[in-house]
Amino acid sequence: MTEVVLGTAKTPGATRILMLGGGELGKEVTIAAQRLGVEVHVADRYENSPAMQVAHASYVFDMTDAQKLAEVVAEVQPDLIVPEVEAIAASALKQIQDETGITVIPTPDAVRITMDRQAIRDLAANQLGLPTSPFAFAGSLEELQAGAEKVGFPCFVKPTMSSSGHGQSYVESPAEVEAAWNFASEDARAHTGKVIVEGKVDFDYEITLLTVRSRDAVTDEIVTSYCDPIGHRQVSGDFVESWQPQPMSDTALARAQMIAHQVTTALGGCGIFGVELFVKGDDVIFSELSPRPHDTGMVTMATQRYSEFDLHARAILGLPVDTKADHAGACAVIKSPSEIDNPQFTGLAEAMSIPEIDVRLFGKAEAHQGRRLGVVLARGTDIENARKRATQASDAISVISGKEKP
Ligand SMILES: Nc1ncnc2c1ncn2[C@@H]1O[C@H](COP(=O)(O)OP(=O)(O)OP(=O)(O)O)[C@@H](O)[C@H]1O
Ligand SMILES: NCC(=O)N[C@@H]1O[C@H](COP(=O)([O-])[O-])[C@@H](O)[C@H]1O
Ligand SMILES: [Mg+2]
Repeated sequence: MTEVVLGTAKTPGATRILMLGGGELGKEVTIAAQRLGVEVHVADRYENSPAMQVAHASYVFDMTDAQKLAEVVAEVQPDLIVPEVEAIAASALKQIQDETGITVIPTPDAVRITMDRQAIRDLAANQLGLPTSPFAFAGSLEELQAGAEKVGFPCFVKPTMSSSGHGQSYVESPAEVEAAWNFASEDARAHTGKVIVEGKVDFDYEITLLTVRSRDAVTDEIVTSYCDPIGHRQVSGDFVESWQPQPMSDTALARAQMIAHQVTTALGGCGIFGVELFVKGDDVIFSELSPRPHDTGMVTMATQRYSEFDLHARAILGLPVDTKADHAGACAVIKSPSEIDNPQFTGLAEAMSIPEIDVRLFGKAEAHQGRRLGVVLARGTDIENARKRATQASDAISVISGKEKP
């Protein structure tokens, strides 16, 4: 058995993490790691990002710039590099790991493959033979028109490097293809000049299956564990509500776990993965996955003894995990309704007077329309009851423009 040794932050023996991306998910990973005494350094594209507000140190730069990324790694000298967003110079991570010996979580290739819809489709559909939506890739409007005809209407057009619905369009007819092409290039998280077009999957419900690869304390082998499935509802490609556990047939759950096992085993490394799947009856279709905590998985802060953030922190540090859920729960988002200066939140007392409600306000200073600024977490007697409480509480909360302090 390999002994895991953790240091103390801010001392020469500290265990140090460099997180690439510092949004709401990174903020919770930072807190989880700090509870284990870890020193957390956070990088992002803008100052004062949510995770930076709780980190030991922060760095603001364009993380798609490979040279700058290597410089920051050299300055921080972390034990682990933990990507938190897609928009990073992923192709440089392998060289950084090879040259410095610093582990990239879960692996440099897993980060590169999962941030690029073309690479993950190639792995999942072509190499592993997993069921997916029909798809095509396009590097020009003409190619996209041909691709849309091939997969059929209605279809989804998405930038190859994106998340939270950025640059995603639902396209019902050939006349809408050009607008989708333009929107994908305007609103992508990072610009690749390429899009995926996917035929619409007719599903009963969709889930995130949080899947953890961690080191077993007894055998020292890497083992795979699963959280209970998380159901969610998406609007314009971004989640608005999630709940756990999503009821599923035994066959569908077994298939979901098998797909998650296949794809995460192929990617390798240690950490949590958010495997997104569509379910129709007993059939399960692979959509995509994150090699890190998932936004829909924030519900685990209400449902599990160890949230997805605790699980990620433990798994990346080489520690064992326990994925058991002990409550039914739900999560509902708090989004900015428009461009708002100095966001402030009202209705919190009303929200918190509902039983078993908790609120996370992320600390994003810039509030533009649709930006996720917080979530409500609810426990309930069952998922229906938890969803009702979460939605009621998030409806009670409003984002307003605050006055500047004199
Ligand atoms: N081919 C499809 N068929 C049916 N629905 C789809 C399809 N592709 C996407 N969707 C819907 O849009 C949502 C977002 O799509 P996707 O996960 O690919 O985007 P994303 O920008 O990576 O989102 P996130 O970062 O939040 O995971 C899906 O969860 C699903 O509800
Ligand atoms: N679906 C991926 C996802 O939810 N990622 C989370 O959103 C942040 C970016 O938010 P922003 O766009 O508001 O800056 C990311 O840093 C991550 O925490
Ligand atoms: Mg998704």
